[in-house]
Amino acid sequence: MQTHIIFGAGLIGCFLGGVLTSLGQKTKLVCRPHIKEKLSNGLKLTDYLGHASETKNLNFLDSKDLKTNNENFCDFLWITVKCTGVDQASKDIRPLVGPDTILLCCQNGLGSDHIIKQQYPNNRVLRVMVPFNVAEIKPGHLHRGSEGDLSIEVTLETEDIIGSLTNQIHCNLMPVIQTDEMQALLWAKLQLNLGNSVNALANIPVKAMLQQRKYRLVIAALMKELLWVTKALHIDLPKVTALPGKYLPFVLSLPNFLFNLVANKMLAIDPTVRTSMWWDLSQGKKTEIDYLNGAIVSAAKELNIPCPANNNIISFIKLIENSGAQNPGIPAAELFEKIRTGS
Ligand SMILES: NC(=O)C1=CN([C@@H]2O[C@H](COP(=O)(O)OP(=O)(O)OC[C@H]3O[C@@H](n4cnc5c(N)ncnc54)[C@H](OP(=O)(O)O)[C@@H]3O)[C@@H](O)[C@H]2O)C=CC1
Ligand SMILES: CC(C)(CO)C(=O)C(=O)O
Repeated sequence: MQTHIIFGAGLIGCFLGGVLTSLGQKTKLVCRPHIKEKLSNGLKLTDYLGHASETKNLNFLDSKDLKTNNENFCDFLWITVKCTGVDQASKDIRPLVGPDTILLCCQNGLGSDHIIKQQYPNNRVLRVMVPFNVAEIKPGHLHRGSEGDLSIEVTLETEDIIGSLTNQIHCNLMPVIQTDEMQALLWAKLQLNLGNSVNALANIPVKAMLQQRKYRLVIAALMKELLWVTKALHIDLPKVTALPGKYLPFVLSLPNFLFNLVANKMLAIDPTVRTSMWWDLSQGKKTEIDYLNGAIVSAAKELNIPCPANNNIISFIKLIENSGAQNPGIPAAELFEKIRTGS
């Protein structure tokens, strides 16, 4: 049987590890010691559609105990650290990577997989797009709070192996598909992640944030800039939400009563969902802003496209990251003015 190692036992890593283990896949999770302790009684997984599973027999590898022999070579190495942790992870995974290991990069945003490709030029490195939100309801209980299929990149030479992997791990709790259009798909996902920085600054759940027009106007401004860039790059954005991405800025800008009518699918998310950047900021960690909004700004620079809204929100997030202060929770009107004027 093929073997899986999940490197980075956080929200996505533990959810994935729990699903694979519950499906009977040979799976080990590389984790920090405190995570092993937290999950010593097993892991409960649920989702917004009512699916559930309970796993008692998780296998852990302590991140401090990785050995430099080949006993831990695996077939699939899922890298589930944040973009900001990929550089360190690329060194730490060395003992796990054999000549045939396929490395699966599960990060949001653009560009973090380059680090892995550089370090492992002879391995197959594929990207994975995670569309759904995972939150910790309580220690040992993770919840998938929104829709979407986990999408695994496929190339001509990995068609058979990824086809078979997809069939083996697709399930109700974690629907899985494969795609040969990963670059466009990551840009489409990035468009959704433009809500992350706003959510982190608003310091409220995503649903409550979307109910305030001024927050939506900020997200719309960020999205318009992404759409200018993808248009200039001739990228056709695949549809990852009920509405095509190009209409999202318009819909987000509608007055509340119209937005509530048109965007009922967008609002049909778990009221507790917060974005991964909110978790980072609330825990005083560096965010993934450089790989999200930063990826738009650097592509735009090459194309001579101005991106004031993205530039302004990046500066603002960095200011908070560097101040070490608690997340202040910026009211919608104030954030709108800051992003519009840059001050
Ligand atoms: N959470 C979500 O709902 C979603 C997240 N994503 C994306 O998925 C990726 C993973 O996010 P998420 O699961 O939320 O992140 P988390 O921070 O929850 O998980 C990452 C885990 O990896 C651990 N880790 C980092 N570096 C190492 C290392 N060198 N050795 C051992 N463990 C390590 C971290 O520990 P420590 O914190 O101690 O460093 C943490 O436990 C991100 O790119 C995110 O944007 C995509 C869709 C939704
Ligand atoms: C699923 C989504 C868009 C929101 O949770 C996300 O990717 C994140 O939180 O980073």
